[in-house]
Amino acid sequence: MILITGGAGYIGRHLVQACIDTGQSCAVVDDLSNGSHDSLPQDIPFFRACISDGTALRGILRSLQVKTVVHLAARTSVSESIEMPMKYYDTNVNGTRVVATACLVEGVSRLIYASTAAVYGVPATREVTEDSPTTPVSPYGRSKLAAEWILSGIAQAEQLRTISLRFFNVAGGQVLNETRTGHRAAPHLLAAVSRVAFGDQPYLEIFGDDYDTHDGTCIRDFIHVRDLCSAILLASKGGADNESRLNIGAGHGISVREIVSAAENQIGARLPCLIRPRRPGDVASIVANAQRLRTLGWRPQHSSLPDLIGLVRDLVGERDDNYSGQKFVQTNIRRPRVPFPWHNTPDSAASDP
Ligand SMILES: NC(=O)c1ccc[n+]([C@@H]2O[C@H](COP(=O)([O-])OP(=O)(O)OC[C@H]3O[C@@H](n4cnc5c(N)ncnc54)[C@H](O)[C@@H]3O)[C@@H](O)[C@H]2O)c1
Ligand SMILES: O=c1ccn([C@@H]2O[C@H](COP(=O)(O)OP(=O)(O)O[C@H]3O[C@H](CO)[C@@H](O)[C@H](O)[C@H]3O)[C@@H](O)[C@H]2O)c(=O)[nH]1
Repeated sequence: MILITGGAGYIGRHLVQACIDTGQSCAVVDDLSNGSHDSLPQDIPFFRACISDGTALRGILRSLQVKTVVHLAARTSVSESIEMPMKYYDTNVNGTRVVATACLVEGVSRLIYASTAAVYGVPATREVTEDSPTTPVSPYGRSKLAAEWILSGIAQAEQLRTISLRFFNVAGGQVLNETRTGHRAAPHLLAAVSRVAFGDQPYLEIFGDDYDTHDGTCIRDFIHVRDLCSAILLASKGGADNESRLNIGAGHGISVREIVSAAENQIGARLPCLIRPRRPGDVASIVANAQRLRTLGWRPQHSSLPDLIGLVRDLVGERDDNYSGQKFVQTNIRRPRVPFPWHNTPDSAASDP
């Protein structure tokens, strides 16, 4: 039995599905601060609790005889962490300490921790390996790194095996009708691109086009959530027990502009875009060296640019079939105030269209 903390969130609900698909039993604990119980199958044991409540956690671990915990619950936004750092240190550092303590007391064998590429900060090399320096530039990245340190310290001293999986930019499988289902609109790039494609958002804000990259926009390593889940399941079955930290990325960098252009090509229409100032906490470029994960037999199956962008196209198609009949192109015609994506002037970018 695997207990998934934060299992009602974006990655969590995909991981629950991956468990079901592979015959792995699982249960979820989540305080629903950013998740939805409705997105989980009814027969999955669900406990509404905060990870900082050690007594509740211990009771759940004991009653289900849990041997593996996948710890996803966290505050997850780089930009929000700059505005509210304590929220991040409370949940991500103290919450992880409480989860680890409960695991130790209840005899859990393996704790798999959802860490992040944000622990590396501004990389000194094009690709980062697990041994690259960790100099996070946001409270989010620092909080996730501090939690890694707690877990590696425990692993050296106690019976609990811990591994930090450093997820790069997870994409795909977003909730379509976020407002109807009560999901908070995800801030992630691919989610925002999908919203603009559906007409749920009038235009895409591109945060900075003056970075030192080939086209001026940020570069990220996007990994499809299904590929991510297969890596988590590999670790949950002991396939990464000799590692203490692992990069989980596809291993290729894609810029914001390349994502937008590929989405436009797929959909056959322009995405309205506005260039905004750089977003605090963003780094210009970060790409995984995922060689260690590959040597364990993992390969990304769904994380190529066409696959990632195909999602936007497929979702638009799904939306056309199931919802109010709005078509992407019609949506564009109804919102003509930002006619051409890349050519907005500094003046036009200063105010909303
Ligand atoms: N999405 C990404 O691109 C990405 C990349 C790197 C790392 N990660 C990490 O993966 C994990 C999951 O991310 P996500 O994108 O699914 O985020 P999410 O916000 O969709 O999911 C997090 C879940 O944790 C729950 N939660 C938050 N605080 C809690 C608390 N105190 N007690 C119990 N539950 C709580 C929320 O309700 C939510 O359901 C996080 O640890 C995040 O740092 C995500
Ligand atoms: O509407 C948007 C959204 C994003 N971006 C840009 O797209 C890139 C990616 O941003 P986003 O999708 O928000 O992801 P990150 O800020 O890179 O952070 C994600 O990826 C990290 C790992 O790299 C995780 O730790 C975080 O939890 C997760 O939010 C950045 O350059 C953003 O400035 C835009 O230009 N417009």
